[in-house]
Amino acid sequence: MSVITINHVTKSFGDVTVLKEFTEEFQDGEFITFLGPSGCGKTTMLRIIAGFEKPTTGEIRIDGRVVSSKDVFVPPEKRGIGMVFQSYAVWPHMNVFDNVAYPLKIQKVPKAEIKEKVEEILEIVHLSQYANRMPSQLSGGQQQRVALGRALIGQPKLLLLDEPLSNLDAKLRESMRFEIKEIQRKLKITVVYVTHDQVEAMTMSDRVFVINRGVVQQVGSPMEIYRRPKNQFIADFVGKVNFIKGQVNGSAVDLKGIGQSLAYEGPLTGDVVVAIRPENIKLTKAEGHLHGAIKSMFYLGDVNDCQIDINGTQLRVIADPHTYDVLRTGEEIGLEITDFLVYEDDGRDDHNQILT
Ligand SMILES: Nc1ncnc2c1ncn2[C@@H]1O[C@H](COP(=O)(O)OP(=O)(O)OP(=O)(O)O)[C@@H](O)[C@H]1O
Repeated sequence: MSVITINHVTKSFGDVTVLKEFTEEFQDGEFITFLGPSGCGKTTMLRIIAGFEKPTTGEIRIDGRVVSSKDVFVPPEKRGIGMVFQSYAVWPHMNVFDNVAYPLKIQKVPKAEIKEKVEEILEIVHLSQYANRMPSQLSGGQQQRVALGRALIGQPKLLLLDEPLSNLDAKLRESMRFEIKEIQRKLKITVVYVTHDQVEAMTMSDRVFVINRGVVQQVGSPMEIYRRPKNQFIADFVGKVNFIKGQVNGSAVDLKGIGQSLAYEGPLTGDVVVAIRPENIKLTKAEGHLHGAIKSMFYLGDVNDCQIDINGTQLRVIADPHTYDVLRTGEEIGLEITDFLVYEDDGRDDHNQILT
């Protein structure tokens, strides 16, 4: 079992605080993802859990044992963790078998036992037939599986993964996502995964921690994060979204510049921002709906990705791919908004630009 307890962890480099008051407990066997833009502090948090970095203040426990605090510091190799980084970090002069066996060799585990364990792990990471290959004879995905095998060989209770798929091409990334998830289920280990890729976070995680500027913005299941993002930053960072300025009038919110009101029962009043996911706008030829002109359409195979112009306001709409066959650019089309969220207007128009 492996329960990770993080108590009030703050990390500063000089005057710059890159993590603020991180407090959380990860349960045994959970798949946790830290998701956020470059520089938000997610790698720093992972390195603190691993023991490559000391927190400025706060405490880390693994299975109840303090591994990092004001007075205690347990080095990474004594924390029972496996770790995989973005760069494959496999030894180029060792074949696959020796790369995976390396941690056991330095622990002086008997040869027969090493052989048995390595064979077992190679089976799990689907590399059994590559045991004698050198890393230069492997694809990027295979090399990353060697790194994964080496991280798993010591039977860690906790696996830490820092953007392990970002050097792989799109197709390989997709299949590796399933493989990592499968391995985690099979071995029942706790995983903490760092990524800036929302699809990775959505497909693998039990809980996603959305981090921005060193602060956890929201914690939830992928579905909660996607459907009920707590603020505009999250709505924008996780998935695609149209933001439209609005004003609450009684039990409706008026979309400014668009001439449409939506029924609204929420707590906000006055100026607001309405967030609408592109898949929550339906294109319709029926009468009585909001109208706009099709500015552009992109046929992407599984969807028709459209821009609709309504009196100078552009809305992105993700429509059924078959609509591409029957609609024409420039044509007038009806729009039906099926779901939306309302946020306080914080006066910012650059939510997808927030970096550090
Ligand atoms: N050793 C260090 N000394 C000074 N500043 C650092 C150090 N390590 C990280 N930082 C700073 O801390 C902030 C958070 O870095 P961190 O690597 O945790 O971000 P990240 O979210 O993982 O980003 P990325 O995805 O780009 O790796 C950044 O502004 C970074 O420049």
